[in-house]
Amino acid sequence: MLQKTDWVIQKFGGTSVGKFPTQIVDEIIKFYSQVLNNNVAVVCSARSSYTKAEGTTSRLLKCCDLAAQESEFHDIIEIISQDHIDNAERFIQNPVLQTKLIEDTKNELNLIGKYLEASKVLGEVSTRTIDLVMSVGEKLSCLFMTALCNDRGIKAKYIDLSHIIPSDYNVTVLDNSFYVFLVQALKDKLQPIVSNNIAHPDDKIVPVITGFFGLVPMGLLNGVGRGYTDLCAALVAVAINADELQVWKEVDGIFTADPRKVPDARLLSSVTPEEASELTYYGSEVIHPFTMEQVIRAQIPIRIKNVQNPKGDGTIIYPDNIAKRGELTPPHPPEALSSSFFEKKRRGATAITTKNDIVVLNIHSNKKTLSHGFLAQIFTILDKFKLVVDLISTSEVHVSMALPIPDNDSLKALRKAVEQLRALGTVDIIKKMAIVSLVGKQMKQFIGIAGTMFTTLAEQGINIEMISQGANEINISCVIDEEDSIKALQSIHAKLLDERKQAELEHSQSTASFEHAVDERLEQIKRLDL
Ligand SMILES: Nc1ncnc2c1ncn2[C@@H]1O[C@H](COP(=O)(O)OP(=O)(O)O)[C@@H](O)[C@H]1O
Ligand SMILES: N[C@@H](CC(=O)OP(=O)(O)O)C(=O)O
Repeated sequence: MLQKTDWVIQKFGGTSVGKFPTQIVDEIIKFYSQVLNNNVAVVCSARSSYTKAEGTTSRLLKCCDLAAQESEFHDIIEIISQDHIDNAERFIQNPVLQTKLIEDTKNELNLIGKYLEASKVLGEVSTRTIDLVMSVGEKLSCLFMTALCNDRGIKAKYIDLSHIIPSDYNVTVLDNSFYVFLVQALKDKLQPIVSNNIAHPDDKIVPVITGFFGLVPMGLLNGVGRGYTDLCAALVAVAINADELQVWKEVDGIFTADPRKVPDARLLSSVTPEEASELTYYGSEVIHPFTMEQVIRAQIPIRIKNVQNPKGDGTIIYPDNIAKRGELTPPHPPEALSSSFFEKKRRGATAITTKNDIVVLNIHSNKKTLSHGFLAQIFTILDKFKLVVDLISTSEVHVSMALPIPDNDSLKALRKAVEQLRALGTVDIIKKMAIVSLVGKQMKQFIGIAGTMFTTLAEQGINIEMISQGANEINISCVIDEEDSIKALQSIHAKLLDERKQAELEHSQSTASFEHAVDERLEQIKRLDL
């Protein structure tokens, strides 16, 4: 059994740091470190005052784009600078801490200004420069959160991970050996604080760690993509042997559907890592899908919690058949004896999600028989233009694929790919589509659930363009018109996930059948002619 260490890792996203910094410090970090007496490590992403799309990371990436086009980028750096200075002046009371924070902020931004100036001259921004520039978002955010903690009575220390990977470290894929290497490097980096907290339990330090673990050889965006701070926090949790990884968001946890779109959505107390990955991949961006593997292997549960409702239980992401740290056996009794098993089995699906901005690509081979390598040729072309396929269904001479095309760049790439795909056969594309995915670990044991899903869509008059069952059997997906996506989400949710409505339906069905039985019996009695 793995022993508890009393370490809790708390990851805060960019919009939470932007909107609720004092609540994070006073109601969350202070509560766990001073009231519950946990060892707390904080991992933050780059600040966003309003939305992630207008946040610091997006602005820094815009600077890289401009420099690559040999265009002016200093105005954007100035906006980032002013935003962070205003923020420091607004929240940091202690003048010494405030002055130091503003000075550090300006120095970091000056430095990347110089890197970008050099790139602009060359007309090319290397992946290494992009990483260097992007890392500043997390640096500024963590410099601020460290100052805010110290300003409000928490002893905090800023930890910069932007150079945790040595420049001569060479990998082409971020595989397990890379993560083993990184976890060891994080252990070494955090060891002084861990030792300090053991030696001085009454004078603990809270490390505030940049949620950026560059500089990755192929670039963090290529290797992990946006949202990399979840993975960074997970690796810190493994390195420090944490009891729990907490991912703090602006939502109470994982719901049966996006609560903004389905008002009746229910908060789930637990989901499995596979379910969480599928939900994120198909449109419910609750946690980066790479986060789960390393933490779960180390038997660390992940808890999604709400910064605006810290007392809520949130949602635990953990397998239902592996013991957590500090537990000898899995938490649930053997499935066959568990009453919740029957309930879950009856429910079948765990959650539903939709993903917009989908394009369906149909390719009909021009050969009479399927030519050798037809699929390989298609994927080589798609790969060349960095196009990802979310769903695929094939027959002998026909391939249908659903591709996420969220912006102009991917649309341009799609057009170029289609030109080349035409050499293989007739190609047609259908735009403005959405993927609807029903996710649930119990679904593979539940016959008829797909039938109910598609019947519900038919009842609503929604046309299904393509159907696919995920290879891992925990996902049933279909592609429909984007304009029908909310209607689809709400109607399938009501049929398959809304326990209250299901109970009402079952009750009315059982009442109806009872009434029917009584009527029939009365008829029989009448016919008896007593
Ligand atoms: N099944 C789901 N459960 C919870 N949130 C969901 C779900 N599907 C989509 N969402 C949306 O994901 C968002 C994630 O929360 P938020 O903290 O705002 O994101 P971020 O960390 O990117 O700032 C919420 O706005 C929520 O509406
Ligand atoms: N700042 C990065 C990394 C990240 O994880 O952000 P967030 O935790 O706010 O989703 C991004 O925007 O991609």
